[in-house]
Amino acid sequence: MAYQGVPGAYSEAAAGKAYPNCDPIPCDQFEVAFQAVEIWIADRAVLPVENSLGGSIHRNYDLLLRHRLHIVGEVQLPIHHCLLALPGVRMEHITRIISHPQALSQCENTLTKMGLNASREAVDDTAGAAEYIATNNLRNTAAIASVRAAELYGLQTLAKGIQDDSSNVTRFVILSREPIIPRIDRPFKTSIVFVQEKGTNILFKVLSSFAFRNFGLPCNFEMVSGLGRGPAVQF
Ligand SMILES: O=C(O)C(=O)Cc1ccccc1
Repeated sequence: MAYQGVPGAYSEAAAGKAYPNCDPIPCDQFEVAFQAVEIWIADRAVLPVENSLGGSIHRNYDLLLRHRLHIVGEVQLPIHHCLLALPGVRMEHITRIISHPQALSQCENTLTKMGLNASREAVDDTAGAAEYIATNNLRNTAAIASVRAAELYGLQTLAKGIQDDSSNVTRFVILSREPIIPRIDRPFKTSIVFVQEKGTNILFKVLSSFAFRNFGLPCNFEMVSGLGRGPAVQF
């Protein structure tokens, strides 16, 4: 299963939660994870799409539109962030905090309350931030990442559970080359993308026909940029 990041990233944990016996394949970028499935290096890719704190990850919804992979599953992963640094480094030595943008925003209030006078810097993934500190022996820098990332890259945990909301959960979707054809023996979740042409009210018409037939209303509702063809609406 392809995922974006290096070992210890939350996406790797999501892959393991979805398929405990899978072989996780780390990829530099989400694009690379999609391509790994498209060219048969991997059978599945895992992609974070939404967080209980930060909301939707719009860039990743855009990726779904630009590629021809199908959503075949979903995983909800509780996220417990830690502040990691090299062994022996103390909180007062930290002048820079690096992590994935989602992780930085999910811990912003806690970091402020901790009185850390440190700049924030976004990098590609949380575990990659931990690896970067270890490889470059950075004693003034801390990473926001998982306990597993700390173990893998030999960092110490300065603080645990630093997410602003203790029930911080990220929703990941599992992608495949082949779709799952929904059956009628149990409920299936479906994603539908609409491209809104100016003045057509298409979304209103579709939602009305759902309501008219007493369909359960969609639970996720996203605005995505829509491939330069005007705004699309996805749920
Ligand atoms: O960077 C990671 O480890 C990821 O898998 C992306 C991410 C970052 C923060 C919360 C959930 C997923």
